[in-house]
Amino acid sequence: MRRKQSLPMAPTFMVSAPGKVIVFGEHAAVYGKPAIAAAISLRSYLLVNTLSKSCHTVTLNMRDIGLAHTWDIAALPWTVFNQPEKKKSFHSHVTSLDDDLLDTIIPYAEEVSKHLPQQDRKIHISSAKAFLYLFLSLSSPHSPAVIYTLRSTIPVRAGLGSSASVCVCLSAALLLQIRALAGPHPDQPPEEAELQIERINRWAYVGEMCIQGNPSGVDNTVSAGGKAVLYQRQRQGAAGSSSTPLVTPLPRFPKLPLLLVNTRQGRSSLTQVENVSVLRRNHPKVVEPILEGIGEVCNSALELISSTDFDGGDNGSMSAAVEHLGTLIRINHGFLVSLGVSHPRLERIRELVDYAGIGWTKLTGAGGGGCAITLFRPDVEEETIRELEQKFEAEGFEKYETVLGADGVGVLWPAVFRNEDDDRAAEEVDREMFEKAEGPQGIDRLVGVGAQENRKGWKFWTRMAV
Ligand SMILES: Nc1ncnc2c1ncn2[C@@H]1O[C@H](COP(=O)(O)OP(=O)(O)OP(=O)(O)O)[C@@H](O)[C@H]1O
Ligand SMILES: C[C@@](O)(CCO)CC(=O)[O-]
Repeated sequence: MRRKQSLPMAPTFMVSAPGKVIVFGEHAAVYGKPAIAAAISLRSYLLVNTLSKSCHTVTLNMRDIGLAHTWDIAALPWTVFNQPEKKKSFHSHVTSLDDDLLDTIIPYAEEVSKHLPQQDRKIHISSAKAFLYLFLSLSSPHSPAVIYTLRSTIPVRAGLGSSASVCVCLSAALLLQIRALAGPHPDQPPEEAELQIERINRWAYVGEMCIQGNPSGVDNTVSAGGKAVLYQRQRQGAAGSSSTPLVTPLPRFPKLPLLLVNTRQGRSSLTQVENVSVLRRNHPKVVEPILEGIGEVCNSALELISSTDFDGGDNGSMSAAVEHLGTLIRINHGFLVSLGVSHPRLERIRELVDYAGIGWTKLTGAGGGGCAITLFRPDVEEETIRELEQKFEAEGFEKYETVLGADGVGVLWPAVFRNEDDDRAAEEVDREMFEKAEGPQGIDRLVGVGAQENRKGWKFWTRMAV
């Protein structure tokens, strides 16, 4: 006779975090220049199933990339992570990875997906590394057995912040499990919500360092807090410690028609950032002014956004402002081309838009493939846009419908949906259904934030407006 399965100890819950679009300032952001970025409606979702006390394993199930691995919790290198001089608390501010800790987890991360070719395994190993570093930092050998199941509607390695949204989800879930977060709830004071976002963001940055090497922190910051922000990494402090980045929410960020097109040319952000670093080292006098120039583009855009009413201004001034913003997009792309981070497929997107004469295009994210954004002129006919989209489709590009300025990290606790008019009709998120949901539409339909108007339950921490 089969044994009855034990009941879960804690309620199943889910967290979610958005991807992002960098509107101005990628790459230069790594060197302390300002960047403007906005959260998008594509998101990652992490389901957390706690198992009974008789289980002693932790499972990482990242279905979109085909990673599924289970570790025995007791066999993980807790003694190294828990040494007094290494041990971090959940409120520590970790700004660099500890080489000893990294070396310790590498063999455990390398246990995953041994059957796969090296290139595919690399992606799995980097996700496993981020997970293990966070799990060993924030949990304990006595943590309950858990299955973490991740699904995402964000294309991987396309410049839309997929890694950051995964890291924000992992950080939020682990902090919730150790009860290190308050809320989110609707009447939470903004200062308290900000503190929770920052706590999640700091640990997400640790995960990002495992995947990206030397990230500026802009991606995880936008993913954690949502909406649109101006982000600036601060210079290293005297003792080598980096100070807290400047993060300014941009509530006036205009809701302009932006087209997001994917080259479907995957690449690693880590490599792109390393390439720029080598270029800067070899040609400091040439590259430094380019990075400065990108920073100035961002400052100019900020000035424009702060002084223009894009939603309610008269037609003439609106048109001039869009033209100004478009020019800045074109200049920013030119700088990125000179840093060597474009790609022939990105140039093809720009070429098609330029030929049609209907807007301005730049790559977004780390480049080398990935996505481009296009801002359309205000007077462009729908028909012309449709024709352009058909050309994109014919040439194998992929277009995304997305909204800029989405919510940041959110929680569904417990992972149960209720219908607006009938509280009794509660529906628990089923792990198997979640795992098997077909593509982004299937994921959105099943658990999507705001995808079903009558579905309630998701709650978000909201950044303080300034
Ligand atoms: N759905 C996912 N499931 C598991 N791991 C993921 C997923 N999406 C991203 N990752 C992790 O993030 C890595 C991709 O990060 P990368 O920085 O190269 O791309 P990106 O975050 O999409 O782009 P960018 O940083 O330019 O915005 C993958 O190698 C993988 O480790
Ligand atoms: C290329 C980069 O500027 C943006 C990647 O989305 C890297 C970073 O800021 O960490």
